[in-house]
Amino acid sequence: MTSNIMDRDTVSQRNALLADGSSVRNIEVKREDYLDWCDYFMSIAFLAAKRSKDPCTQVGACIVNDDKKIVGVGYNGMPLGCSDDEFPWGKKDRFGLNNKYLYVCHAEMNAILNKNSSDVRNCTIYVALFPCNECAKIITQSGIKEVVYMSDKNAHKVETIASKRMFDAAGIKYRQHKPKSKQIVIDFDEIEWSQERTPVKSKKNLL
Ligand SMILES: Nc1ccn([C@H]2C[C@H](O)[C@@H](COP(=O)(O)O)O2)c(=O)n1
Repeated sequence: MTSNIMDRDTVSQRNALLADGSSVRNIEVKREDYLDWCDYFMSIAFLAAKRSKDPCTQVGACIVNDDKKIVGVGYNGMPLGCSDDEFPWGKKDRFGLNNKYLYVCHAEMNAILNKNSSDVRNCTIYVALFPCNECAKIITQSGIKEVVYMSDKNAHKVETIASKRMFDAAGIKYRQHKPKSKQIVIDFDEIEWSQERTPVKSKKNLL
């Protein structure tokens, strides 16, 4: 019996693995290897981080509204007009003026200030590192309702504990993002690939 409705066998034959390790995609059915929304927004945050000149830690943030529209992106960097060739990137001068911490604008702050909407009320911010207390204040004041973070490596620091205290008091939810895969590879050659065939080298790729 023929039918237009996809049966289970068809669905299970979306991808066929070939002997050489490459795979063939069934281009008659919906793709399954696409980014879900959370991975997508977190990836945007990580991509933005790549713009940071910080020699130690590149952080990115992406703000998303209820319609899943991106309304702000930012990364850690020197303030406007403060040349990142002239201002210090080191942190050894703990009590002096030559310390990046005195100058660097954090990713979250930049994402909020870069907003392309009138405000970021009820938005979600995706950020690579849990926000410090200074950014937590700005996030709270801006009306953001949720923080999705990747790493909480500074959880033991007073700044992070203070952030969580403020978020808890203000009813701002926070949760750690668990990506579907450990890596996302952007391959600029991919657009040249044939429609069905995924080359062997892409076995490493997670998308
Ligand atoms: N949530 C965060 C945490 C940190 N940053 C920035 C601030 C610095 O540029 C850098 C941290 O430097 P490190 O102490 O690792 O040398 O990351 C941020 O933008 N957002």
